[in-house]
Amino acid sequence: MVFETLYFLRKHTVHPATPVRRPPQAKDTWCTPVSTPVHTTITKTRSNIETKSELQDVQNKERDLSQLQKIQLFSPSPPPAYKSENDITQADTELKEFKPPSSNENSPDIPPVSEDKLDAIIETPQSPVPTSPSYHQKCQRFAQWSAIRDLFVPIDPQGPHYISWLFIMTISYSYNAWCIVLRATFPYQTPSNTSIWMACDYVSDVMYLLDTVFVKPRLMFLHEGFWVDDLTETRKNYRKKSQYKFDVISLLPLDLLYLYFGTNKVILRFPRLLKLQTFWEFHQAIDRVLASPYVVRIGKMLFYIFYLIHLNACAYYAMSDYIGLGSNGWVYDNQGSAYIRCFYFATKTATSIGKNPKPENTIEYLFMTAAWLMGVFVFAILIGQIRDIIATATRTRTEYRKTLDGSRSYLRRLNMPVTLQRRVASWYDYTWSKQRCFDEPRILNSLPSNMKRDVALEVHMTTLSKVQLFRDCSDSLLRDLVLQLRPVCFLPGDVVVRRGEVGHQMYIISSGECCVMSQDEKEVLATLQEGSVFGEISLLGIDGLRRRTATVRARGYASLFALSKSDLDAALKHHKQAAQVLRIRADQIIRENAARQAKQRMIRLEAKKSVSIHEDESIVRRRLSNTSSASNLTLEGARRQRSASALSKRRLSAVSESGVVDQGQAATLAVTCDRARTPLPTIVLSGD
Ligand SMILES: Nc1ncnc2c1ncn2[C@@H]1O[C@@H]2COP(=O)(O)O[C@H]2[C@H]1O
Repeated sequence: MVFETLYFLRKHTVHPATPVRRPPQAKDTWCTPVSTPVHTTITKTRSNIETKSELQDVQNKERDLSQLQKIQLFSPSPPPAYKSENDITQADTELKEFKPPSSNENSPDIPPVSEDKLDAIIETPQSPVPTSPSYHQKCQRFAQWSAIRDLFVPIDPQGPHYISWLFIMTISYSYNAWCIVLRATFPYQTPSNTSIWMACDYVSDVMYLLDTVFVKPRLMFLHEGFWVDDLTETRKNYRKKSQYKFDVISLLPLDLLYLYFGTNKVILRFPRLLKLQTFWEFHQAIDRVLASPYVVRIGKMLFYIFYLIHLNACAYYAMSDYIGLGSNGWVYDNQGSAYIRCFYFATKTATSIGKNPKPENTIEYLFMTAAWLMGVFVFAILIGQIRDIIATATRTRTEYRKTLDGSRSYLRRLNMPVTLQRRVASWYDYTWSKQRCFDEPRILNSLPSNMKRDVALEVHMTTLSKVQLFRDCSDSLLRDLVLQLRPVCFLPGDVVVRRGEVGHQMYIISSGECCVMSQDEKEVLATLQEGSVFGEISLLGIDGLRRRTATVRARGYASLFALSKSDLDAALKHHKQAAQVLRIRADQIIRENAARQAKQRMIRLEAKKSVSIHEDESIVRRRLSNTSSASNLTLEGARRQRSASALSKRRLSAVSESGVVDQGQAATLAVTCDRARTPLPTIVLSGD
């Protein structure tokens, strides 16, 4: 039963070697589903076998299927080939009796995939080409040294430990590449140090052997977007490659001929130089994983340049030795360090710098011509490539500088105020420090839409995960919106939206803070932080509010995502829940703002009212004192009194209109008015 289970799992998974431990991670969507249509087809076909022709049909289908499985599923143990009718009937019975293993019986480690989980898996954004399993910690064990040591575990070619192994191999290769030629030409291998050289040789040979026999055959590979980790398949895949042939030839034990030619015939180790592909593989791998791969690329070019000069130096010494050291003015004169002198000569000829000794015979002329040609073509190409690599590495920065300089000179030409120029410059600085590029949309647009979405999700995830709106709504809304978000930067004090303007965009704060200002812009109504959303009210058009309800300013530097009205509308059309959340929030803000405004109005009126009451009191008091001091009231006095009481009446009626006078104040007013003998105005008490 266990074998049946394993067979079942092997047949229906792409990673037959690891089906049981496969964690059900959302990012694993690129794996073959647990059950495949292939299985269904077999079951149905077999349950209907009745006639001989049907049996033959089944036979044919079986053949096709076994082919298919070989191609698609890489089953290490292919399904049995049914040859006779009996076989087929037997197989049919087997299949009928076969019960798919339940998760709790035979494969306790396999967690049952719930429908929700499945939905989540299907919903998970995925790239068309999966990254290596180690990246998603799917096959974490492959990324451990044990994977290199354990002979039955496939190796992840993008894992850090395989790259470390490639580094070791590159050192071994470089040792052979430099030292074989050096020892074959220069007299650096002497009887006293032969044992050291030989020890180094055989250490590198052991590395070569381990690589060819134990490491390379276990390397997982991508097949039609699936990582194949079946060891039989990985082995087959390695053997199909030309690299395998070179690796085997590079291991040829020609050193055995030392027994005949002597240990000084180091050139017998020449096949070791054929393992060049491992050297390239290392550089490709490191190029992929390093944040700034330019250093590695330049390093590789320098390696080629120095290696060519090294070969040149070795050839020069070999020729000098052949012609006779110091026998003429061109050859090496056997003075000083042989290698340094020859390397110096080779550098001079290869780069055509400096005065070279004149060749004196044909062979020397030929050598010099070859050296110069190599200098002109090969070195020119290599140096040109280094220039290109550096230019590519600094291209974005150069473009940034160019844009900045262009805008500065433009503003200067227009005689813009210095403060504005400074603002523009600091905007450039800030945008550059935040984004490191100005053409993010162009870079994203070069990707397929799925991948673009994945990248955008990954890049903006930290911010988006803080947005309450997205937390409350479905993931699909997030995926619909993420590509429409446009990053924008604002400087301290910049107005992001202005009260009264028509709204075209809403904003999500990615970093920094924004202040919602009161109507008179003297008070901060709310300080919005990372993950906050604003500017949505005018987009939603609630109760005809199509204009901004408040001014929002950036407090310090602020990075925001802008979302246009059309994109928001398009997304909300399909996500009613999100629309509802936004509306509720907008309603709440509108109500809060209205309440705040009403309160402010009341406060203002109260302040006005208390001022007017004080004024009235003082006027009435003045009048009373005038009345008592003048025993005989003149006509003029009477007129003044009348006008004063009229003013007092007018003021009081204004207060009464507001309806917010408290009882104490009203009583005071009544007394003062009575004293002034003026009729009391109609006052509506707030209590009434
Ligand atoms: N009291 C408030 N608290 C928080 N945000 C607000 C407040 N008042 C207005 N806003 C936001 O400021 C935005 C200004 O533009 P909108 O009216 O489009 O949408 C508004 C709201 O998103």
